[in-house]
Amino acid sequence: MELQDLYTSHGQFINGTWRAGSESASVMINPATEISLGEMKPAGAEQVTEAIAAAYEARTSMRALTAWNRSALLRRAATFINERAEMLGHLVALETGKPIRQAVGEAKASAESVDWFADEARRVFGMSYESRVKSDRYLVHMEPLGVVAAFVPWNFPLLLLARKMAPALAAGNTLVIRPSSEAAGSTMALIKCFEDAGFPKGVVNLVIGRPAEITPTIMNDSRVAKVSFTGSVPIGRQIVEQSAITLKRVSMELGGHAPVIVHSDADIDAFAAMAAPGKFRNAGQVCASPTRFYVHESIAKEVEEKLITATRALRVGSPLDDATDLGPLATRRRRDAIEQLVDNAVSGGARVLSGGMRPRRMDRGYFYEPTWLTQLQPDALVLNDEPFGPIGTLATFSTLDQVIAEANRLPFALAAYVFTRSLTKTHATVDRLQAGVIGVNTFVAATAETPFGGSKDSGFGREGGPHAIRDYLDTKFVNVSMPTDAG
Ligand SMILES: NC(=O)C1=CN([C@@H]2O[C@H](COP(=O)(O)OP(=O)(O)OC[C@H]3O[C@@H](n4cnc5c(N)ncnc54)[C@H](O)[C@@H]3O)[C@@H](O)[C@H]2O)C=CC1
Ligand SMILES: O=Cc1ccc(S(=O)(=O)O)cc1
Repeated sequence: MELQDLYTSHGQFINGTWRAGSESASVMINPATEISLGEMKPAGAEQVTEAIAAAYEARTSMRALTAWNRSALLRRAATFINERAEMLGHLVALETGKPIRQAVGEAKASAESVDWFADEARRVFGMSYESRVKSDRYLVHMEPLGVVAAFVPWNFPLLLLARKMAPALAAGNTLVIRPSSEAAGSTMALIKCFEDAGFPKGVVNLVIGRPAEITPTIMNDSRVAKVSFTGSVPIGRQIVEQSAITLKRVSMELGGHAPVIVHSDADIDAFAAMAAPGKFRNAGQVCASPTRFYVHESIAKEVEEKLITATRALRVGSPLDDATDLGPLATRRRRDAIEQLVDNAVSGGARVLSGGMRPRRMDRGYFYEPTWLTQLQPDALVLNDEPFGPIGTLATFSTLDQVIAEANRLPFALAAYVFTRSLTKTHATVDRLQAGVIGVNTFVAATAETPFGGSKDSGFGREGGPHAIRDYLDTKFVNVSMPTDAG
């Protein structure tokens, strides 16, 4: 089906049926061309309530499945995602501007995550305790929570959705999903993989539309037991506040502003080769993106030169071109926000080492050059607000105490990175860094099998790995007390 037709006739997947939303249509924009990809009708509050009701009813079908059944269904979904990775990646590239190689990689990583949780579904363990009374047995059962609402952003519309769906379904929950409208087509194509895998109707529901129609309806409904949100800190705060009304469980995967500490003994060539693509992956629109680079003063000049050379080698271009490293920003508001951050820094005296402008040869699309800034004032916005775009900042440090204080200064604590050849320096640094995820000599921050998430304003809860499924389970203690003469 053409993307345009998918938008017009689909958009909502409620109780096993695809249909259009009930609200007036919005235009979907291709961020690389600023041309319409089609029009889509968003969901209204009534459709959201229908989706919640379907998910609530479907708890019964889900309960009828064994852990092995759930595992098999997830495995089939993972297989479909893998088989359709090129198509899924193509949709992500069109809708969000992510370069196609990265977008197909995202689809494959999503398949991996679902596949990993297919195994995990069979490893939901309870416990049995030695009881304090001879005739009693203390049993602890782990049970699904029920209906889970998943709010997913546009920057990794497949992977971040897969990381919520897979553990939620592995644990036996049902879902109401609200993705970002910007990535509606990609999200629908991913949901289709779960439909085709054969999950019972009503287990997976998708509502695409405006937050004002969807979020309050979900948050006020006591049938929704849990909400898992990925997005900005301000919206995360709102959702946590709203969760109090019906006392929902909450997982929050919010923003970051990751420090990168480059010690004096780091392998400078290896660092520069990793840092340019690492910083500008998905044009910097990654919550774990390395953003604040602190380089030991003894190697600062060499690092700066090599970093700028590696950055100049990156290709800015069409997301559909295999050779592209940086596509456009996903939305006009993101590009405008990046321009404001750079203007603010420069007006405070910052020096632009590379980029700092829209590419001259592109007259359409939300493109922005990969940008390095240095000599920033401490109050520059880019050093304090999550940049979420193609900007890296460079500063020097002389002592570990100084750089740790700077790294931990912000309210975020999601990712951090350290570059050194010394195990002593590694331990001395990682022990003091406030971050949920730390990469040492690497920018790989997340895999299917490891826990990902933050603390402080970056949120709570973990996605990936065995920790993730616990966030979707409830604990039930059963004391089985049998009369001593029971047969
Ligand atoms: N942690 C992450 O992976 C992400 C973080 N962000 C942060 O958000 C900032 C701005 O992104 P924007 O999309 O322009 O802004 P935003 O704050 O309006 O939206 C962020 C995400 O939350 C969703 N959202 C907004 N209001 C919502 C609500 N009431 N209920 C449920 N979902 C809601 C949006 O659809 C989007 O996916 C970025 O600079 C970045 O700091 C954005 C996307 C992903
Ligand atoms: O935005 C959050 C985010 C996106 C991608 C990844 S990774 O590709 O698994 O590194 C991690 C976090």
